[in-house]
Amino acid sequence: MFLKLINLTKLFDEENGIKNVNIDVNEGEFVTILGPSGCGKTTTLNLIGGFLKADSGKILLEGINILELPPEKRPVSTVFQSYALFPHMNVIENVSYGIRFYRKENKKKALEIAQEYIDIVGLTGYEQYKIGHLSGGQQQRVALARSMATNPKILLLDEPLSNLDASLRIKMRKELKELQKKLNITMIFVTHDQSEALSLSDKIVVMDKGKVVQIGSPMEVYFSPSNNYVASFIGKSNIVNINGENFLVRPEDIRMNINPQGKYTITDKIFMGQFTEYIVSKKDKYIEVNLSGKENTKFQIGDKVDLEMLYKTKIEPPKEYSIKNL
Ligand SMILES: Nc1ncnc2c1ncn2[C@@H]1O[C@H](COP(=O)(O)OP(=O)(O)OP(=O)(O)O)[C@@H](O)[C@H]1O
Repeated sequence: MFLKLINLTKLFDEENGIKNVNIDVNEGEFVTILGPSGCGKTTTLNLIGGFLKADSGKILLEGINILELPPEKRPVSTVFQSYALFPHMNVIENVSYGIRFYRKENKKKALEIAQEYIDIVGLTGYEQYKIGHLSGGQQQRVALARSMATNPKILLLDEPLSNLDASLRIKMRKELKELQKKLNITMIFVTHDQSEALSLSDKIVVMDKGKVVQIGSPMEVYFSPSNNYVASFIGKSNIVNINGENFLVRPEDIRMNINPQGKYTITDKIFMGQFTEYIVSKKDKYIEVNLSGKENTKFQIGDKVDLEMLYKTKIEPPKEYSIKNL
């Protein structure tokens, strides 16, 4: 295994921190740590980067425990949410700084390497620009180039897209994935944004209250969540009771047909653009159905319908859920 976190523990007090975190990362893999605010994502990343000292556990990189190494001695680079660029330096100075510092290259060679990475991230022509004269997306690219140019074995990214507006976020998401594949860099990415995690990752680590609750591919965590917490945190979920057993059914995995004798009634309809959200009720129980496409906007509040569950997976319901029991 390329990187192995073994029983990694760091507690700030009785409740806060991370406890017995075990994560395996393959070389070239894009791993996302996903979870709500305060679940321990940044703590995990900072332990890998060496910015925090662990209470116990191991971090094995290619079999060697790096836990005692200071940050600058670890073959790891971090892209922070704030980018942490040097505002008084221009683009090429920012990118070449790390090459001189970490790779101990002379100025000429460092500038050559920096130019390569500036080209890779699509900033050719901006070499002499001061950081303050760049847009958020361009600053993000400089931060990426600066980190990648130090040639780390692992790139750590702490919510690097969160300061960008929605459309730029999606563009940078695609660019990041392309760069990762092109350069075959192992990346560990932290986010609380499920769509970012689903679209970027080879593997998602879902955390809750300082613990890992599931590790799997995006499809595994989405379609086969290990517990109710994961089901409710990623995507929308209906918990339905069929013959005494509880199942998770995603709102988009339901087909709906009009049937005047149908057992269910549409009680609410919200047009969301990409899909239409229907609330379909039977007595006091209800289920959410999301249907995409213009054709599927035809259903009206009051219509009697039949429902067909296209995909369901067995699950224990979270305590706070009322079982819809259709
Ligand atoms: N230096 C610290 N001292 C005390 N408590 C801390 C410290 N750093 C983090 N914590 C607490 O530990 C818990 C985990 O924090 P962490 O920053 O890892 O969460 P996170 O999942 O990255 O959250 P966010 O998405 O908000 O950044 C939180 O409850 C946080 O308040």
